[in-house]
Amino acid sequence: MDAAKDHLALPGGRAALRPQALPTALLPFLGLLALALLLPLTGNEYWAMIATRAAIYWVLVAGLNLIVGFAGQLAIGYVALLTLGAYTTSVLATGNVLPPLPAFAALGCAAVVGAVFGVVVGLPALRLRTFYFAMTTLGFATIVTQIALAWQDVTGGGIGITGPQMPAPFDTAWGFYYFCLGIAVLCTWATGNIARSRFGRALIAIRDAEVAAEATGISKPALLVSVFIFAGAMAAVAGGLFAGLQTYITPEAFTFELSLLFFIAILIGGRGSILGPLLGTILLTLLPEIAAPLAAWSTFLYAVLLLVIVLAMPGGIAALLDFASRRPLPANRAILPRPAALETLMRRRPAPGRLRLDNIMLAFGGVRAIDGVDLEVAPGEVHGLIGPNGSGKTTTLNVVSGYYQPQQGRMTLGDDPLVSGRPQARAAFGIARTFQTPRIIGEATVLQNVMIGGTIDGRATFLETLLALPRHHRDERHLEQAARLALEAVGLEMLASARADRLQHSELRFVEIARALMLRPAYLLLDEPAAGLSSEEIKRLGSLIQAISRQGTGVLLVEHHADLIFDICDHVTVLNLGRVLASGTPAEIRVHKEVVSAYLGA
Ligand SMILES: Nc1ncnc2c1ncn2[C@@H]1O[C@H](COP(=O)(O)OP(=O)(O)OP(=O)(O)O)[C@@H](O)[C@H]1O
Repeated sequence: MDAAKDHLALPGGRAALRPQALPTALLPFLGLLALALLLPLTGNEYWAMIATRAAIYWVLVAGLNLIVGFAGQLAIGYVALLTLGAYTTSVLATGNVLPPLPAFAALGCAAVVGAVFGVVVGLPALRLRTFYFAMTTLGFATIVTQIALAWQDVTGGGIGITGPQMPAPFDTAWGFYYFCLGIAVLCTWATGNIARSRFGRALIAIRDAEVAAEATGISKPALLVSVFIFAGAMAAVAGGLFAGLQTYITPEAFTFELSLLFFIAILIGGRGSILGPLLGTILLTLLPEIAAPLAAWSTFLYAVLLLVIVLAMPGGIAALLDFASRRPLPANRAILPRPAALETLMRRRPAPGRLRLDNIMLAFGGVRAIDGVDLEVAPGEVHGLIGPNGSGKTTTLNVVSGYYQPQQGRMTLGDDPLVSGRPQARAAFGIARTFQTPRIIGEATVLQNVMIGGTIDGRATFLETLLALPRHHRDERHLEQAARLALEAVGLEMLASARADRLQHSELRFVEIARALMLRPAYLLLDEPAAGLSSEEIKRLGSLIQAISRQGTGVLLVEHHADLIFDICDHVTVLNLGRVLASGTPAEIRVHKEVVSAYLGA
């Protein structure tokens, strides 16, 4: 019953009630699967081996893609986890240490070991900048290979060890191929579920707009650890399968070139895509076979390929296949907010009490950016924060939203103290914000950008999402409906499916407000939202801000457009050189002598 109601609520009325057609995005995957299923008809076991290798590589790349392509973390040395999985499976299956385990049990153990080491390898990403993290993954790859060489009793050292023997019917070339293909299909499905969920969008937000991600309550450590566990387990399973395919493994089988292959498959495939890296993996597995005489040049070929991609098609295969983004957008479009949608979207939150700053001081070196600021915003109030350039307005917003830690003073929301230095904890208090320069994910659609704002409202866990359990579908349905309402409220619903990097600057400002509204904020902090807007757009922005405040949301508005401030604010605080110069109603501030001489002018 609920699902039927949800369908009725979607724009499109009757059409939305028809049975859903197969999403076009699935067609290339089904085409590839059909080809893969038909491959045994060739009867050529050499091709069985190549296709099995491609499937195994994809099992690793599918997980790694979430780390590199989605989260933007440079994990170059992922061959380490392939090595670890290959040796764990082989050692357990041959019984070098314990009584021999069946191949499937050994693979399962490898997955657990891979999950643990996936986190160990990944942990530096939570602290180190990208290139240093890349170096640590490479270092880990070297360590694993050296241990495999040195620990002769267990791994066979340089002589090697036999890979696991698969039971019937997977003990033939084609049987093993189908087994690997099955796991590859499962991985594609599972990573696809993550990609189309709040977790996938949060990963891209961490990559492209980390500060905005924090402001919406996304916890980078928790999210990355979940992904490292999944990708590590998948890479180790790929390692076990790799050992099965090779039948015999030595440390030399796990080269740096292999690590490069995984990494470059994702880059040529395109960031934030699944189809692109899948095609990239197939291409790079086939390349040495097609160009066999060039096998010795493979590192060189990869480097050339990488250069060509970076220079000629930075979006990779995915961008080439993204036909929807090339369709023209309506030329004479206008932003027409419809505040009526706010009523449904904002369903009142419990009244949070006043937002208070008492005697806040923050200095950068010798510069006192704010110096003993007192400020109080009431629920439902539009509070203007104005002052000359460098007077401390943005610093005040950054203190309220948790980015800066004041050296002195106290902040409270109602009776709760607001602890500094944890910006991702502000969303749970219902504090949302926009930025002086819009922090938007250009490669995602407008709708996805807005849905990111509601990430903390989702209830499904990472595992539930991976397996597409019902709570995941419920989350997605609710988030999409809320995001469409938020877009309608700010007047951008017609651009929902457009890529955000195709929008005009003024539209991006409204997208940021829509994203902030997804939190149904108790307090909304707006940093110069009218900058770059036409006078007509500023009027519409003003009405929108007032409509938001009528829902009970307190708005702290930093702005240089004095007309907007005096038109819509209930209260105005003026900063000068980091101190409060004046505070009062717009009428009082307009005629305040010091304010006029320091800021407003004659
Ligand atoms: N991260 C920082 N490091 C050092 N100094 C800073 C930093 N952020 C702000 N400041 C300094 O603090 C003071 C207040 O800056 P802030 O950006 O808060 O002013 P503002 O009122 O928002 O200015 P504008 O209207 O130009 O945005 C300025 O002197 C600025 O140079």
